[in-house]
Amino acid sequence: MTSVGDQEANFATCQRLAVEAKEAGCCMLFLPECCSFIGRNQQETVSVGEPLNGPAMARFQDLARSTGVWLSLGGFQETGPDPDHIYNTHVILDADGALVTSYRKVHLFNVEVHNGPVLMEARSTAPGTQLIACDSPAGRLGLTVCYDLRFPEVYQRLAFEHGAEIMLVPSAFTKATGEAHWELLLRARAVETQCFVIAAAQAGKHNEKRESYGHALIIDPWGDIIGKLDDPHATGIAVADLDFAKMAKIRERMPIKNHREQGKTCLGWK
Ligand SMILES: O=C(O)CNC(=O)[C@H](CS)NC(=O)CCC(=O)C(=O)O
Repeated sequence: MTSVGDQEANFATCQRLAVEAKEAGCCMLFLPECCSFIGRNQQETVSVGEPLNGPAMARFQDLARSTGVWLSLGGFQETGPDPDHIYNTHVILDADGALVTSYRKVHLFNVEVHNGPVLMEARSTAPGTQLIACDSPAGRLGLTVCYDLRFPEVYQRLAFEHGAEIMLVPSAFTKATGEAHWELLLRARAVETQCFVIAAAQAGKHNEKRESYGHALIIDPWGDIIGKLDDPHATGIAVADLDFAKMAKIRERMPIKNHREQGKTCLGWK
């Protein structure tokens, strides 16, 4: 999807996608970072911050309830620790609309992108302090957001210490960094954790200053791409069935989790 600075318009898009997901027989829909709002500047972003029991979340809870589809909201502007900062929070809602869990993005994108924008996320956003995994009808989820993708130890811990089976990487990747690294990093995280990866993506032009790479992907634990959205300007869903028997075979034939423990012992790591 292409979020803009209009919460009504973005919610209407999410609603349409949730109905499509229900009609396709999906148990869960994964929406990207900023699915409810992308501001033109930091003040706008901070100004839409709300607690997770506020009216903006209530609409998404109604949507989950009315469609019967679990929702991952890949990045929601949650009221932060002070008036100048929000949390960039990934929220999981169940089919009754109840909030299952939430994860506050830890790694903030303070980067001057070569041939791209200068984004200083920490000016408007405070970091989270905790990794989160939870069960869902799709499998056990490891929650991350966007730039977290570049920090592989997060995924190692989610897979091997929290038991995650599906890594969620909802994103608003920049066009320049997405072209270079998006698919490469997502497939690497899938292969090295032997997990599925579901990466919902913002796509196309949000405003005069912001454009996202798009190319939402669903990847299996062998690194094979099992769902994708090729058109970086279109809004839509990719649908996949997750083959957990294939995952079990991959893990059995190449027991990375055990070998990681052995390696840690050799190296004297805790
Ligand atoms: O600013 C907002 O409204 C919401 N936040 C985002 O879009 C975030 C921070 S600017 N984007 C990323 O993390 C891109 C990472 C990326 O592109 C990379 O790792 O290469």
